[in-house]
This record gives sequence, structure tokens and C-alpha cells, in this order.
Amino acid sequence: MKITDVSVRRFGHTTHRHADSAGHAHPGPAHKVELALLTIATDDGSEGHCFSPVEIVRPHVIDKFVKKVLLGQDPFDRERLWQDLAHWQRGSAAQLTDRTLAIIDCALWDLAGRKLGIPVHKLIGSYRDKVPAYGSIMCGDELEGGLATPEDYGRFAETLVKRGYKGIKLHTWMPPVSWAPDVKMDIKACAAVREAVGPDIHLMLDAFHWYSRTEALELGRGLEKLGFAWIEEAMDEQSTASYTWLAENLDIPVLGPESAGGKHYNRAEWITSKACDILRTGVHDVGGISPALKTMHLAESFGMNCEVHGNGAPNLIITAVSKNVRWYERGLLHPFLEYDDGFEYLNTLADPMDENGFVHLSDKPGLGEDINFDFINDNLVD
Ligand SMILES: O=C(O)[C@H](O)[C@@H](O)[C@@H](O)C(=O)NO
Ligand SMILES: [Mg+2]
Repeated sequence: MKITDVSVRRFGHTTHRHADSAGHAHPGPAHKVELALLTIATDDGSEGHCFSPVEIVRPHVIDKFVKKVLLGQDPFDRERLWQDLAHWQRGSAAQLTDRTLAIIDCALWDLAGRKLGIPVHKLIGSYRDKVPAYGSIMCGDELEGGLATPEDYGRFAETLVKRGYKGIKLHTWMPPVSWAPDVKMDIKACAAVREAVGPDIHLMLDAFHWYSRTEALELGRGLEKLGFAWIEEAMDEQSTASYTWLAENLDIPVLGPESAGGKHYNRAEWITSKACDILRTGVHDVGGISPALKTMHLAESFGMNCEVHGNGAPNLIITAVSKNVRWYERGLLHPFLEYDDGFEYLNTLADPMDENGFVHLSDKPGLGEDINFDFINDNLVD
């Protein structure tokens, strides 16, 4: 079996999600955005697919790096193909990123599952077929009745508990919100949520990513009083030493790194530097399902949980194949958006959640996404 092609379909779809100048999502009027579907094809007609931001699988990257590594190779040689792509990164002048490696790795897993007729979480070795979800709330805003005040967060948290969530994570206000960031307002929003949902719901905070050590310490101490489960990305994750200092000075578990580079290698450094109490990984953060599994196994060897960043089928799969992952991050959520409405390019939700807050794994072969190929082919953009 040999890989004969790597192709990309760019298509338009409608969303109410808008990115602000810092890249954080907020609700807004419906608008058209582009997405890509990458496909790896083989000589026996098998295919593997993965959705991607368009720029991550742009022609330069696919032609100059991906095709050179993949074409003619056995698609089941995922580990060797991932290692070869990773080695090209150094000479790529930062053009070949972990995000592209993630898309290729996921498409290869999808191809293997589709070829063998089994879901990827079973191919890897499943630990469970449903995963508790926490509701991951969007960053705050200045929208009337949106997420503009601590009370707005409290009201929305009540709605999420009624929907079935047993855990809720806040992202509070960040620039370009005019008065943000503000530690005291962060704590007020967290206090309003704790007051609204009571003591039994697990609460977490993912804060402004660039607080100073002393600001992060003040924030962490406030969360300790509210019984929060973890504090996340309150400082720039490029400074491991800052997190070692924070973890030494706080009782609340420090979780990370999410956005710091370095794949599973850097996450090993975070553990040995005592920079986190709970490790973090994510399919798109570390270069795919394959390195994410390595990260989770690394954490397990240190008796540490490893929480997964982000929603979607690949991240859901890795939450289901390891005992030391507690949650699936379902979001991002906002009072003005109906997350369960899904997307035009999927026939069904990739992460359906029952009334008890459990997300159920798909039993479809591959990544398990119910792709609407007709919609994609009818909405191609060149
Ligand atoms: O920075 C953001 O936009 C959000 O925090 C986003 O990355 C969210 O997915 C996250 O960090 N979850 O943990
Ligand atoms: Mg985060």
C-alpha cells in the first residue's frame, strides 16, 4: 500500500464566530469563512481526511515538505513519517509548523481506521467510550447580556449546569476589551460562577496569558478560596521558570503548558522543572495524535494527569484512550451561540453530549467525523 496523493479542498461555510485582534473567539453576525479538508490517498483507493485552517495546508507547505515525505510511502508507517516531517521543520525556516504535522498525522490515523473499518480510539486502545465534558466559556466581552459582567458569567454558568455540564472553565476578559486585563475582575467573575453553581461543580480558570508572577499569584490565591480545580495559562508559557515559581507558591494545581512549543519534549521539561501539577497537551499543539499520546504516557509515568486542549474529533479521541485524562474541553461556549447546532460541513456533531455531561465517542471508522462531502464539494473555493 503506497501514498499516491495529498490534496486539499478549500470551501466556504457560515459561522457566527469571529476572532478578535488577539485571536480569541467571540460571537457576531453570520459571515462566510474558509476551511480546508486535507485528503491523503493511496494506490488501493483508501483515503484519510482531516479538517484544517487553510493557511496550515497551503500549497507551499504541502508541495515543498509534505508530499516530499509522504508520496510513495506506506500510510501505516505513521511514526516514521511523523519523525521525517518533524526533522524537516528545522530547515523549513519556520514554514513547517506543528499544526501542519498534526493535520497530516490525523489524516493518517483516519486513513488507517477507515481502511481497517474501526474507530481510531479502538485502534489505539480505548479506555472509555464516553468522556465527561467541561464547558469552556469564551473570553469575556463588552456585549450587553453577553459575557460583560461577573453576573453574566454566573447566569451563563447556571445555563451550562442545566445543560448537563459537571465542569466549567472560564476564560475571562482580555484585550482588546477596553479595561482588561484585571485580576480583581477575574476573581469576581469566578466568585459569581461559584456562587451560581454551588460547591459540587468543578471550576477552572484559563486567564490572560501575560500576567506577571505577582498578578498570577494574587489570582491563584483568589481561586484557592473559591475551590477551583486548576489555574491555566496566567503567564507567558515561554518562561518555564515563572511557572515553577508559581507552582511552588500556590496550592491550587497549575496546569500547562498549552501554547508553549516543543511538543512532548518541552512537556517533559515542564514536569522535571516542577512547572505544573497537571500537564497539558492538544493534538494541534504538539503535532498530532501520535505525539499527544506520548505526552499523556509521559505524564502517566509521573503519576500526573494530562488534560487535553481543544474540542473536535482528534482531541476527543485522545481523551478516551488514557486513564490520566479527566475531561473533554467542549467549547468554546457563549450565551449568544448554540454550540449543539454544529457545522454545515458535518452531518452530525463530532462531540454529542448527553444530559449528564458525557460526550460519546463515534463508532464510525477513522476519526469518526460524519463529513458532509456534498456540502464541501458544492462550496469549494479556488
Ligand atoms: O486563547 C484563547 O483563545 C483560548 O484560551 C483558547 O485557546 C481556548 O481553546 C483555550 O485556551 N482552552 O484551554
Ligand atoms: Mg487554555
